[in-house]
Amino acid sequence: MSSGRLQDFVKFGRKIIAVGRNYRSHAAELGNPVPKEPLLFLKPVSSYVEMGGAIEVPERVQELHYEVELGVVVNGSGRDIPESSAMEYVGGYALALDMTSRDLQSAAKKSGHPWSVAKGYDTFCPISPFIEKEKVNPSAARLWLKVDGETKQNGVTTDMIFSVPYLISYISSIMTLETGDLILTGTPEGVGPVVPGQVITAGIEGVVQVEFPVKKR
Ligand SMILES: CC(=O)CC(=O)C(=O)O
Ligand SMILES: [Mg+2]
Repeated sequence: MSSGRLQDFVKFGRKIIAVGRNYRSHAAELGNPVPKEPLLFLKPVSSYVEMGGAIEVPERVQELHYEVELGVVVNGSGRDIPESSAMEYVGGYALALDMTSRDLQSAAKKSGHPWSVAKGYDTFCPISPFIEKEKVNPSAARLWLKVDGETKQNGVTTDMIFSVPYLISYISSIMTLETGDLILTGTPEGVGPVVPGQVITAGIEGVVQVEFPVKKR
């Protein structure tokens, strides 16, 4: 796959595979136990919104939370990828927000239902432009997020429970990874609500910065 097409992963990527509770700090703040294996869920590619667009709060959502995350853009097709060669399948990175309706997620958790609705609305995956692989150290990248200029999240990927190579190997033991897929690697502590009228800025320190206004759908 040419690097030109890889940069366009938002348009041709097939899957957004998200990892939950992958930071020790975030598991602790939500009172969740540290997982023994990665917790996976899928977000639809229709949830992407690129810079210039806005995060929409649907009528039904009472409490919309931000979650800043390092996204890994897959290059190559593979299943049962060994951890030792997993980094060969990394085409690049992106900064993503795993927007989450915390109220719908809490209700789903209580009744044992999936998180697809809470995580899957249109615009619930704001995304940066493609970042070249060489620009990010996935085990020491600092992620930050501000709401109206006030810092809410500031964490480093060193705090991840499962590393990027481990996640690639684990996910590919379940589903084939394909070029353009995006792996959301979980969020550090500090998640919280946003409301229409606010503006989220977020970044990977020294690499990329994004800005998304929040509005009513
Ligand atoms: C509780 C969650 O929403 C899990 C999640 O998405 C995470 O990043 O952690
Ligand atoms: Mg998340």
